[in-house]
Amino acid sequence: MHRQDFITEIPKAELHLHIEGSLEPELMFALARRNRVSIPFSSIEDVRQAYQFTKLQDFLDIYYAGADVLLTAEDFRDLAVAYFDRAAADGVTHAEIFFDPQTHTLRGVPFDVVMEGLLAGVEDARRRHGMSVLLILCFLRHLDEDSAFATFRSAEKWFGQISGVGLDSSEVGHPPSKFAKVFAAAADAGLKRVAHAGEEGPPAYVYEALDILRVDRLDHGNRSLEDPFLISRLARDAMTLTVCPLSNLKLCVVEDLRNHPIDIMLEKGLRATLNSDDPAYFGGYVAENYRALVDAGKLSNRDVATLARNSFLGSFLNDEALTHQLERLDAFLLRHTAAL
Ligand code: HPA
Ligand SMILES: [Zn+2]
Repeated sequence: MHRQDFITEIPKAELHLHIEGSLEPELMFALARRNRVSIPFSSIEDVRQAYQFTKLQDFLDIYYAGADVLLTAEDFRDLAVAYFDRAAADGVTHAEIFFDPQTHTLRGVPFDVVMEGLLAGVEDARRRHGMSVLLILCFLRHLDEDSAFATFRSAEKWFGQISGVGLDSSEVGHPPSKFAKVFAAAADAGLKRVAHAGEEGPPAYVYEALDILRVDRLDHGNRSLEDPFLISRLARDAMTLTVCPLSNLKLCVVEDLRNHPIDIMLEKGLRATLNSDDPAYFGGYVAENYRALVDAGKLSNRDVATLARNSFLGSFLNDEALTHQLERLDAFLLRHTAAL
């Protein structure tokens, strides 16, 4: 089997995907026209030109501006359907996707409109691709905890459809401890917890995510590698890291994929997974993230198989669904032993 096909077709889960970050310029323009919203770009080429970042905040400014075109439930459904179609083509059989309600509610879009649209997209993915999907509500960390609590309360009637809460946006200056109370409330409500930590922020933020927010999974986590005790702890606890290589490259978390720490993470026994983060902005969906590290000489096909397995082990699937996904992965690997 051609290497490219192996990477694309191996069954995998995606665990770190911001649905607003899957808004391709073409859909951004179509929605701007449909909703008569003005955007600060004159053409699709103009949009792609603007996607040159030196740090997280450069990206976030453009990402929030792009989200202005999302107004109706139909918009959120179209956005989600486009992502699930693309993910299915990359071998994604299970996805756990982030959404940022505050980005929308602060513009006057009701929480329920966001949920109705996303859930219509999820249903379409289940029906047409047989994909399972879980939703993770992210709080914007540059806003205060009261705003996070207001969002949490708007979400309450949807808790049957929301698997967990997360923490994203500008990391430095907004440590996990700022959201201790709302994460405790989420835990009491039986929700899973994840948080972006150690993307730009120091290892101390990773400790706070673990000890104060009591996260079930760590998003990015790259800077954990600066602290040997933290590495040992993450390995011992089989803490899943949702690593995003093309995001790391575009946001200058790494300067070159040949220096990406994925191989070190695997060597140290960390349960790393590969994900696309904001694929419309960072230049590739999930299979492209695997391929980029293979091309950079960082991963063998055996490593690719390990990462795919980790993606299911690190998911929030129940035991029965997890077993089903792992059996499908094992059957694929058995059919492709020659590639290993
Ligand atoms: O990679 C990210 N980091 C923080 N916030 C985000 N919001 C979307 N993507 C990201
Ligand atoms: Zn992210």
